[in-house]
Amino acid sequence: MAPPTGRAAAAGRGAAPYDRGVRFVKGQGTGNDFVIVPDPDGELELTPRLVRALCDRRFGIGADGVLRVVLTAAEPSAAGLGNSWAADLPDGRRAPAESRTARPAGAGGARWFMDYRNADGSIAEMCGNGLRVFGRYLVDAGYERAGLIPVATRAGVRLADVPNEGDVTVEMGPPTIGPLGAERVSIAGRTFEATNVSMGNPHAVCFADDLAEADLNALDLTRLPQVSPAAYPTGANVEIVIGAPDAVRMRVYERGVGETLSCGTGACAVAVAAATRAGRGPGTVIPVDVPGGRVTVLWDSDQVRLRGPAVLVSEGLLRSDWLAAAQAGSAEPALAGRPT
Ligand SMILES: N[C@@H](CCC[C@H](N)C(=O)O)C(=O)O
Repeated sequence: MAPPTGRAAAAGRGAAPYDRGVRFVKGQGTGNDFVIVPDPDGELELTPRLVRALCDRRFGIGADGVLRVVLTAAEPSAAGLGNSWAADLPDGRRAPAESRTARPAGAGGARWFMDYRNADGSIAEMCGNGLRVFGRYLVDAGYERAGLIPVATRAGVRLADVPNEGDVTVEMGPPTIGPLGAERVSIAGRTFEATNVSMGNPHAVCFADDLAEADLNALDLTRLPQVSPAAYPTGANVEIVIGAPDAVRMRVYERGVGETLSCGTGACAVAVAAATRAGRGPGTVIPVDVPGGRVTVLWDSDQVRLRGPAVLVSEGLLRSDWLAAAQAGSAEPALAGRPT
């Protein structure tokens, strides 16, 4: 897969908008799927409206989220994330001195920023499945060699361990776990006890000990679960879990998306909550079954790591006329009138 160059791939901000179209790649990790938009030089204006149009499964490409691939040096919003910028851009230009900051201990400098967006156009701090797919894209597109790749995210710099082929392992940061079962979540008329876990983004982990697997499968997750606004001022990803730490199974309703086949941060939140509940701590390996397959969570003393598949499915060109319609809000007639 040849790396598309920024200006050849997308006309720049202020130029005739997208007059040559925009390259995209479609990828998935355990069925959590993404439109990957390579934008190394930060030229693409990725509005919430464009994100919604891209993620629309009938009027667009269809995905749970968008991953914009941008150099940290070219992305103003990556400032202050604790990166050390790579000093060089691919064409040899130097990043501005003011954007180079202290190197975080052990993390290394991140050349790339993962600009993750939920399907509804909202911004989230972190996406675990997305980070694996992002790492796979960097290697397969020839932007990075296989091995350890630091990636800047809104939750901080994370190392992705990307082999030439096969599963990808990503750092997910340290978890923050609230008191077990201290929250309440309402799902389709039922109330569940939940544990508040942050993996950089917020999770309400509900252990449903009284549910059999068939009951879990039958649970109606078509409507937004209700969480406490005090505990979750920006909303929450909600996981419903059965099983013990050695065999955990979950479904998830993702903030900004709806039910998905998998959530990497959610699997990590579930794993650390399940281990804590069973009296275990760091040093635990927890396989987590999601509707889209299985991921493995490795909880070390200072870090949670997530291992699982990351697959690039297809690539193509978003047409300039479709992009113009998407930016104008007329690419999704069924959604016309939604706020931009
Ligand atoms: N699917 C992701 C999580 C994406 C962000 C989430 N919806 C949020 O708003 O926090 C994952 O794999 O972690």
